[in-house]
Amino acid sequence: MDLKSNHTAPVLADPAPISKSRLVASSLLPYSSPAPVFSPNLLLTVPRKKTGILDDVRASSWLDAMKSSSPRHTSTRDYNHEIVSADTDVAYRTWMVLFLFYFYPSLILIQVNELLYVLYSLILQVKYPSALSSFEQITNFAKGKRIALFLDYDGTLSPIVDNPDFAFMSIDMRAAVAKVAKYFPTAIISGRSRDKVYDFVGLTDLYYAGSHGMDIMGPIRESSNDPPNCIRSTDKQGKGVKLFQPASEFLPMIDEVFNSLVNSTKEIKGAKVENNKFCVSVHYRNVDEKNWKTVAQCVHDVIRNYPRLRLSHGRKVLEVRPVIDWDKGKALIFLLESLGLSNHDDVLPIYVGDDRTDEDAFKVLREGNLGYGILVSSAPKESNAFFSLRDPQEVMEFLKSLVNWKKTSVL
Ligand SMILES: O=P(O)(O)OC[C@H]1O[C@H](O[C@H]2O[C@H](CO)[C@@H](O)[C@H](O)[C@H]2O)[C@H](O)[C@@H](O)[C@@H]1O
Repeated sequence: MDLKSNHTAPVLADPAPISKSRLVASSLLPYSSPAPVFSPNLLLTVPRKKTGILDDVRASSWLDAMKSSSPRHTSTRDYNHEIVSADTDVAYRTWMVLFLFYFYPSLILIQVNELLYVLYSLILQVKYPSALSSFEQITNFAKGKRIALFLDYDGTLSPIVDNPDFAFMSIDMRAAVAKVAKYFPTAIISGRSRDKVYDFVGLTDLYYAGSHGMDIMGPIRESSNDPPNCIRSTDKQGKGVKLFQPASEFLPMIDEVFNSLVNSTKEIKGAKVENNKFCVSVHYRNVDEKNWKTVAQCVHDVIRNYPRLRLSHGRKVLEVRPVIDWDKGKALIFLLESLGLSNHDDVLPIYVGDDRTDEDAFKVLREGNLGYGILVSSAPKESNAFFSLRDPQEVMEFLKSLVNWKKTSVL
């Protein structure tokens, strides 16, 4: 892949709504050459109206997005608690609902939400089959191929918790990631700063991309066709690495915005502003819902003065990031190239993630027929992924299964 060629028109907006027609998963993806997805000129020159901070966007429409990305508690199930417990068993729940309806028809009304949840879960399973139950299908397709693994952090390797500073991964998960990385090239691509996600994961045999892919530390490959602003550096162990920070010129601006946001949200109980180096996260998970509008207003008031910054929505978090043509999908392609794994028919990239920003990577894999996206979710979502896993526990099982398959398979 020619990293220097300019094949794509710079387009930047929050991910486009996903067309339902694209949600029909093909049984197996044929591998074809990836379409080049990034241009050397990452800075977008799109007018302010197209940058994500649309002139007509007011805090109220942000509020809608904040609510839609954070479903309310509506019935016996705590929708507000995004990680639905692992014991949710669709068949069992369906049976329970039918049983209750049969004997207690009056329960129909109060059980409607429950029934909807069951239906949605079934739809989720149909649209994005479990990567565990489809494991054989995945490994059949992977036979004779080199798997490259890309893992999101929050909500994928660690459970979602109230305090972002305490989003630790379990010892078992760390062991599973360490093991899988022995058999397959593995990278973490996170919205966190690279240093922070490295501290959480604490493993050296991986590659790390922080700030939603805007801070990549990857392997050096002599023959690679790197963008000009890609530099040589050393990692914490003193090993030579390649460092790519396409938004480096935004550092002072991000620091300034971080300080302004800390200041403007300091009176909002529960609000937390996190500096992720090339982006800033404003968390409202612990803010009373009646004050979400105030959070949105504060963020809006600060970033309206920065036309080169835009906003995206995550899991009860507003993410402020530079307007550049770079995202987790581009980071994935960059890492494949750095690993010498791009443009090869015998490579199968697998990306596991739970968040909207992971959709950029799922999309790159789906549209380029490159590999599999696996959505981590137990609640219904529109996605460009092919498969799903319900929670980090299932992610761990999947990683362990990959290791066992690799150990036992005769290739
Ligand atoms: O790309 P990721 O690794 O998934 O990072 C995305 C954001 O994750 C973190 O926030 C989320 O997880 C927190 C801890 O569980 C949770 O409290 C928060 O509500 C979630 O939005 C992280 O703190 C952000 O900086 C990342 O951008």
